[in-house]
Amino acid sequence: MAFILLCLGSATILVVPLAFRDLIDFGFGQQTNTGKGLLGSLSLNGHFVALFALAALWGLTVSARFYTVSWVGERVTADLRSAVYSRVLSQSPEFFETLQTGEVLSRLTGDTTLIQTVVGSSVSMGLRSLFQFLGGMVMLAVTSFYLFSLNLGLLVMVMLPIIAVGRKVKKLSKESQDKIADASALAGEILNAVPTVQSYTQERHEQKRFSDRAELSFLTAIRRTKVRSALTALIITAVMGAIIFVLWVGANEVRHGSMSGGQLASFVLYALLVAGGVGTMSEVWGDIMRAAGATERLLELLNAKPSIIVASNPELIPTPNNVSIEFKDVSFSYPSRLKSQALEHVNLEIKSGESIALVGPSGAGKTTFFQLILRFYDVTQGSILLNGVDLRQLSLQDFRRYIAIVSQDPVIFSANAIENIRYGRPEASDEEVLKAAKAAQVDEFISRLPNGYQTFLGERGTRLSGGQRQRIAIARAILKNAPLLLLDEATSALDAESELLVQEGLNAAIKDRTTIVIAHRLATVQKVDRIVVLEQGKIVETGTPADLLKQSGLYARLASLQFK
Ligand SMILES: Nc1ncnc2c1ncn2[C@@H]1O[C@H](COP(=O)(O)OP(=O)(O)OP(=O)(O)O)[C@@H](O)[C@H]1O
Repeated sequence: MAFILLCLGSATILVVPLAFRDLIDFGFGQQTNTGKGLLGSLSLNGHFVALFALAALWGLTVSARFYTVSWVGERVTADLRSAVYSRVLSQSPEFFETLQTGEVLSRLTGDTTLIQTVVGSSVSMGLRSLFQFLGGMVMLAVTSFYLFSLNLGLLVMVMLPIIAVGRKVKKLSKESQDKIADASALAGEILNAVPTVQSYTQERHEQKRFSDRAELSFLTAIRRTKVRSALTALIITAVMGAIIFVLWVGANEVRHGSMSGGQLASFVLYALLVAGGVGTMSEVWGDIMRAAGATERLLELLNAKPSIIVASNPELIPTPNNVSIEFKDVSFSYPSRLKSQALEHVNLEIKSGESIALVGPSGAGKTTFFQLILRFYDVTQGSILLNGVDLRQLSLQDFRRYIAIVSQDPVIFSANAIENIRYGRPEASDEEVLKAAKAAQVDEFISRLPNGYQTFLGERGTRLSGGQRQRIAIARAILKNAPLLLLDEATSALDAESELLVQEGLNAAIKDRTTIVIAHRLATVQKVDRIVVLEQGKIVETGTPADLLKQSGLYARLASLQFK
């Protein structure tokens, strides 16, 4: 529809010079009432009415075109944003190790807006100008072929530099968007850490780092603008020069009687249309090149391949109500640190319903264990089996539904308490949510919040204490009611008394389900079936707490430090 309206509008504007020619030559010139011209023998008033009708038609088509084209622009941007966002959401944690969230945000907002400008206005302006240019050229040729050929030669000379400069603008534009994204990435990180910045009184330093980056993006933008403004000067002078030259030749033709005044007038109008067309096209060309730079950056995100490759024909999980896990000779190195192994030849079988504790020094590879069970990363060697099936043969969505995790650093969303807990199972009823909250001892502090469960917890749960955040995360995991429960130092931020109470709540959840607990405080894991001791990525001991004490190895050493 936009395209049809565009053609209609352009056709209307191309008729205007003809109407002018007739107005001059037949409306009040020497050939009045000879019946010639486009509209025959119209009176002078009739000619003006015809002109006005053209203007009104033009206005209508322009407004309708503006609407349709803007619609397309907005649609494209919204779709593009969603597509890029959903692509980013499906990336594994490895992707976010290198790309900062601020940068993704900058691409989602800044780059898509640039594309919106182009699709929603520049392209239509460009097409309109192209039509105006082509139509104008044809009409120029019809009006006076001699003057037209003179003009054509001059125009070709103008077009060449425009194309060359356009390329340069594209390159500079990508650079400038990159610089803006750099600044956003920095701001994104720092705004999340304002209290740390302030406590180390680094405000000035951070301010300078940001303004340096902003300055750099300014300088790149100015370099791009310089190139574009030079281009504008070149075009205006060249195009106007060409028109004045042709006008001069034409005026001499009229004086010698080989052309009528009306013809010259329409010729000049067409020449102006053509010139205007060229001018706009050059600007649009610059915009398109800018957007091409932005598109390249968005495509990088859209084409990002997830490092976790999902089986095309995933197997179904056998007996999903009980989950057993088996590590078979698993070795693993983080992609960013291929030289050191985070886990080395790990063999471990965790039976359905069994509770296991992972203990060991900091950096031993305990959290890595969880990351691999969730398949955030693929093992480098060996395999992990869930109910006897290799994780790589299962659908990610499918098996992650059977895992509930409380991570070391629990995430609270900017919503109220009840919604935060419900995140574990969105379809859960209010009663179920409250039951989980009670088990995790959330109840105890929620009642003291101003609006109870409806209290807004602030972005990232800034309005809660560390221990309160942990309890919300535990309630969320309990609510999920998954057959495999992973607890990564889930109660580390609690005082002894609350920890005991939360442990009781957890014990109910742990009963009947497979559980793996990571804990530094050995007192919290005395009730598990088996303790697995990790040291530098290797399993060094396994057994019941009592067995391990007898072995006088790493566990016994840690225990004597903690208990005596
Ligand atoms: N994303 C990552 N990229 C590269 N190396 C990593 C990454 N995450 C962790 N590591 C490294 O892997 C090793 C094991 O880390 P892991 O987080 O599993 O330790 P942990 O036993 O859970 O320690 P803690 O008790 O301190 O939480 C560490 O040496 C750590 O530096």
